[in-house]
Amino acid sequence: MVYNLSDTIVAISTAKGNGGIGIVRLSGILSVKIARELSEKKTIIVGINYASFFDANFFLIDSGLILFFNKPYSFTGEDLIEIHAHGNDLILDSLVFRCVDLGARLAYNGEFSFRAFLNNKIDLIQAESINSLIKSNSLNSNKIIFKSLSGKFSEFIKVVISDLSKLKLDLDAAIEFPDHISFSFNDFYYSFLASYNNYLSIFDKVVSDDFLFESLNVVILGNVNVGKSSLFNFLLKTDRAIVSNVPGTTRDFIESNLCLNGFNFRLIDTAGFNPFTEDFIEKISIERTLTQIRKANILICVVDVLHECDFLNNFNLNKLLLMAESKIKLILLRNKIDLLGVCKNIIHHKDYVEIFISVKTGDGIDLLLNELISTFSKYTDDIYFANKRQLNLLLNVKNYFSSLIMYDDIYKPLDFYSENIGFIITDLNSILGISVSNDILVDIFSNFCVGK
Ligand SMILES: Nc1nc2c(c(=O)[nH]1)N(C=O)[C@@H](CNc1ccc(C(=O)N[C@@H](CCC(=O)O)C(=O)O)cc1)CN2
Ligand SMILES: Nc1nc2c(ncn2[C@@H]2O[C@H](COP(=O)(O)OP(=O)(O)OP(=O)(O)O)[C@@H](O)[C@H]2O)c(=O)[nH]1
Ligand SMILES: [Mg+2]
Repeated sequence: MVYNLSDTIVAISTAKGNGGIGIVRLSGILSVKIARELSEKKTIIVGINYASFFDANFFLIDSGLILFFNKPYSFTGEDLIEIHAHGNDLILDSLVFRCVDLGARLAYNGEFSFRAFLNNKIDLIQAESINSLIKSNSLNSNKIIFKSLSGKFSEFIKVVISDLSKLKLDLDAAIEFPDHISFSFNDFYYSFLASYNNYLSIFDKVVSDDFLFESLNVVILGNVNVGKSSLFNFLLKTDRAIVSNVPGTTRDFIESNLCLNGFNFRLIDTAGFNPFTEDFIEKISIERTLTQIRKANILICVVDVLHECDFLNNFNLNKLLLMAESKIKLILLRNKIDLLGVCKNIIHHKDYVEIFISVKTGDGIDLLLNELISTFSKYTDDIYFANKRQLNLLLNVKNYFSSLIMYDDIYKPLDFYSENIGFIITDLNSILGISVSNDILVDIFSNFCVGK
């Protein structure tokens, strides 16, 4: 792919489909001229212009707003025009067609951000975080992404680069002119350690952005007729799953997304267990339920307070924990307390949480919701997301640091320090996009949306 950066580019920047408004963006030297010809206006002022938009045959395409951001005070750092029309694909396509007619070319994916990056409006961390923000599906993740988008994460990295660059300068001078420069190895090493500790304080807060887009799997299981599907429907506020007093109503698992306080869960209702069954279909259902259990992050085991012995006999809790084979949260839900007349309650045990509720009356549901949300509590605001590219580089840096720290003998040749500090600086710069090859940059930006 060839990016000719002197071209004026055009793209639809809003999502496809019908919407209140739709935006076409132009960036580059011809933007204003194209906007003038498209609107038949003599002048386009910096800021907001009200205009009509015409095609080559003077046919009215639409009317709306033209926003002009003059170079270098724009998102891309170039002359930038936004055409705000009505949100209709036919209108937006016609506008793009007309802009191409007037000299623009279609933008590649992410080319607006690429230009912003090349014009030093944003660094690579910020550019990548715009992409994460667009793809994010939780408000809590957004809060964390904003720290990268605002440049706060980049700032930390820049401080480490700057400290190490100074150290390397002193070091290189001492290597080159050993007789002329007074150099204290102890002072150097002290500063180097301080830099390492500063780096670790950021590194320890970095979390893979894998989990950003993921939701926790919550599997609801238990014997037949205990109220699993009733709970599923109650949490989703729909009648998605069939509920009846016939044991074995749910034969296959049903899943749906659930968002609580900005956290995402994948809720899975399963077929009830009846381990003594000879019914062929029921046996298949059990197999399917077992597969779901293995994927669970949270297991809600529902028992009917009137018949709880059945469940505890069939499936003891330890067996469930073993089956899941990973760190999962286990919730023992004692349902139908309305039938016994007992109060809602929560008991925290060592390996599981026990909650007394009634799905029928809604009593105790709040306890369950809080318990689900609290699973996320270890993901505080005090973290940073890093994508695979950034994580690999951050790990490299940590390894270079430790190769200089871990040796028994800290009095290694000065070149060894200089060389490795050089590697660290290179990789930290790469995280910000400094001295990254064009091929790699194109690869990164081509994963962005068109119009971004
Ligand atoms: N209409 C519109 N809304 C949008 C965007 C956009 O490009 N257009 N954005 C696109 O992502 C986001 C906002 N980000 C933006 C970042 C910088 C500039 C900008 O013009 N910066 C100039 C001027 C700053 C100033 O006047 O203070 C600059 O940095 O020089 C615009 C939008 C979200 N909303
Ligand atoms: N009294 C009372 N009845 C409930 C409660 N929760 C569910 N039920 C009833 O229990 C019966 C079974 O509910 P379901 O939600 O279909 O149970 P299930 O666990 O999905 O059953 P299977 O799909 O057969 O495994 C229905 O008649 C529900 O109305 C509750 O808290 N109290
Ligand atoms: Mg059911």
